[in-house]
Amino acid sequence: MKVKPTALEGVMVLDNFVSQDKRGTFVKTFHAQSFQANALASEFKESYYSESYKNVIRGMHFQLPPHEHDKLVYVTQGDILDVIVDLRQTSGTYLQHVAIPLSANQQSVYIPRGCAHGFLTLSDTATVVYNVTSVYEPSADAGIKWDSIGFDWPVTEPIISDRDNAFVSMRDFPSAF
Ligand SMILES: Cc1cn([C@H]2C[C@H](O)[C@@H](COP(=O)(O)OP(=O)(O)O[C@H]3O[C@H](C)C(=O)[C@H](O)[C@H]3O)O2)c(=O)[nH]c1=O
Repeated sequence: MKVKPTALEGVMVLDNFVSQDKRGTFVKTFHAQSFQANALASEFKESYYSESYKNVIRGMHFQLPPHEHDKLVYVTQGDILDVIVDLRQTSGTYLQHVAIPLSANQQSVYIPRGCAHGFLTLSDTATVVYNVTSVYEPSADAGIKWDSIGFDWPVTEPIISDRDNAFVSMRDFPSAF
């Protein structure tokens, strides 16, 4: 499993092991030694997935301390544009963002605690799997508004939940990280 840095401190792209034959595709998305060798958290407490239609934006989400979590995200069907914002005040890339195309059965993105996560669905449908290192806590489930992060989303009429559209803008978010 190759672990590659991105423009944001601690945010990594992982090249998953993929094997294809006449039966189909086999993908390994977690390898403990690779995580340990790259100091990536791997004590995942929950795993869930979402299925989204084209032009859906989900995000920008995070859990507030003390329930913050690291996140391993990958796609098992379709294509997305994964977007991450650094909300860690001590980070050298604080308030910066990165956009990473993710397609099924190829790469994963590792998102450290203190970052906001979201994505845009590029294909007709997309299935996104999230593995997180803390248990979901509704009172700590927070976010910043998707169109306040300085990123020009490549979509004209995004499909967004009322909850996601009601998040505070990044400039009005006193970072808790
Ligand atoms: C995570 C979670 C959610 N929920 C409830 C809360 C909502 O009523 C419903 C859907 O959750 P949400 O609207 O947060 O789902 P998404 O907008 O797809 O958020 C997900 O996608 C973005 C991009 C992320 O990065 C989040 O970590 C991830 O939760 O399930 C639960 O009951 N338990 C849980 O563990």
